[in-house]
Amino acid sequence: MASIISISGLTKRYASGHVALHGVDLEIEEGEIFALLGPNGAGKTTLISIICGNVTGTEGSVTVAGHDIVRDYRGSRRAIGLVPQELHTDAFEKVMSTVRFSRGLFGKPRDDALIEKILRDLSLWDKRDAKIMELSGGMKRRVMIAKALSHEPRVLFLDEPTAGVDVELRRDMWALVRQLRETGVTIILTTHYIEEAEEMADRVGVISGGKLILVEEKTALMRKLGKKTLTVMLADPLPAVPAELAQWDVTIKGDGHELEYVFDTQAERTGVSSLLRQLGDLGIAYKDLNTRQSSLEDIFVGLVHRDADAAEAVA
Ligand SMILES: Nc1ncnc2c1ncn2[C@@H]1O[C@H](COP(=O)(O)OP(=O)(O)OP(=O)(O)O)[C@@H](O)[C@H]1O
Repeated sequence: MASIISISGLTKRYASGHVALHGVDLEIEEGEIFALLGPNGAGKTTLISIICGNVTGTEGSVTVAGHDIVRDYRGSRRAIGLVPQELHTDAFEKVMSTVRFSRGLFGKPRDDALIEKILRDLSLWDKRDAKIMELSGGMKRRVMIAKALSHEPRVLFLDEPTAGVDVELRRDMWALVRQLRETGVTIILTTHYIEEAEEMADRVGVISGGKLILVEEKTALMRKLGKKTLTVMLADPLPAVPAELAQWDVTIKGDGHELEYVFDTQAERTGVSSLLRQLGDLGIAYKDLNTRQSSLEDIFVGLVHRDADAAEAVA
C-alpha cells in the first residue's frame, strides 16, 4: 500500500539541548489506523507537532501526501486534520458556523452540503444551531473532529482522543473513528489507553525515549510477542506450589484454587501437556482449564521496560 506520510531520520533537539526524537523513520500507509503508543515524555506530541508544522525538526525530512512539510508547508498542512487534546473552541459560536469557519481558514470554498454530511456523520446535525457552550463534553469533542474534517483532510491526527472520557463515550468514539476510516481517511492516534490501540489500530508504533522501538501490525505483534496464560481450576485448594512443579514456573492464585502457568505460544514445547500430565501423576485433580492471550498492555510494558533497561546498560 502507498505511504501517505514518510518520515526519514527525524531528530528533534529542543533549545534546552534535550533530544526528544532520535532519527525516527516511519511510513504511514494510506487508509490505515495507526496508533502511537509511548509513556509520558516519550516524544509522541513532538512527533505529531513536527508533522503538523507546529514544531520544526532539527534533522531529517517528512512528507505528507507528497508535500515536504518545510518546502511545501501549505500543501502538507492542507492534507492534515488535527484534533488536539485540549478542547478549545469559541464557546459562544454555533456548531454549524464554527465548522464552516474552520473550512474557510484553509481557503476552501463554502460547501454547506459537505458540512451537513460531516455533522450528520458525527450525530451533530440536530445541534447545528446550538452554541458550543451548551454542548456536553462528548459533543464538544465531536465538534473538534468536525472542524478538523471540514477541509477534507486525507490524514486525521487524534491526540489522546478519549482522554478523560467515560467508557460509553469512548466506545462511541471508537465506532466513529472506524466509520471515518471507511471514508478513506488515514487516522493516526496517540493514546495512553492500550485497550484503545488493541481495539482500533491496524498497526502500532511504540515510542520510548524519543526512539521508535517497534512498528508492527497489531495482530502480528500480538501473535509474535504474545504469551498465553493457562489457568487450572483445582478441585481442591493447594496451600503452595508442590516442589515437583518447580520446572514450570507456576503460581498459585485465587486462594489456592487456581494454578497459573504462563507460556510462549511460539515455543516448540509450551510445556502445557507435560504440566497436565504431572498434575495427574501427583493426583492433583482439576475442574476446568482456561487459556488467555496476553494483552497488548502486557506486551507494551515488557517492551518499554526492556528498552529502558538497555538504555541504562549503555549509559
Ligand atoms: N518546548 C520544549 N522544550 C524542551 N523540551 C521539551 C519541549 N517540549 C517537550 N520537551 C521534552 O521532550 C520530551 C518529549 O515530550 P513530548 O511532549 O513529545 O512527549 P509525549 O510522548 O507526548 O508525552 P505525554 O504522553 O506526556 O504527552 C519530554 O522529555 C519533554 O519534556
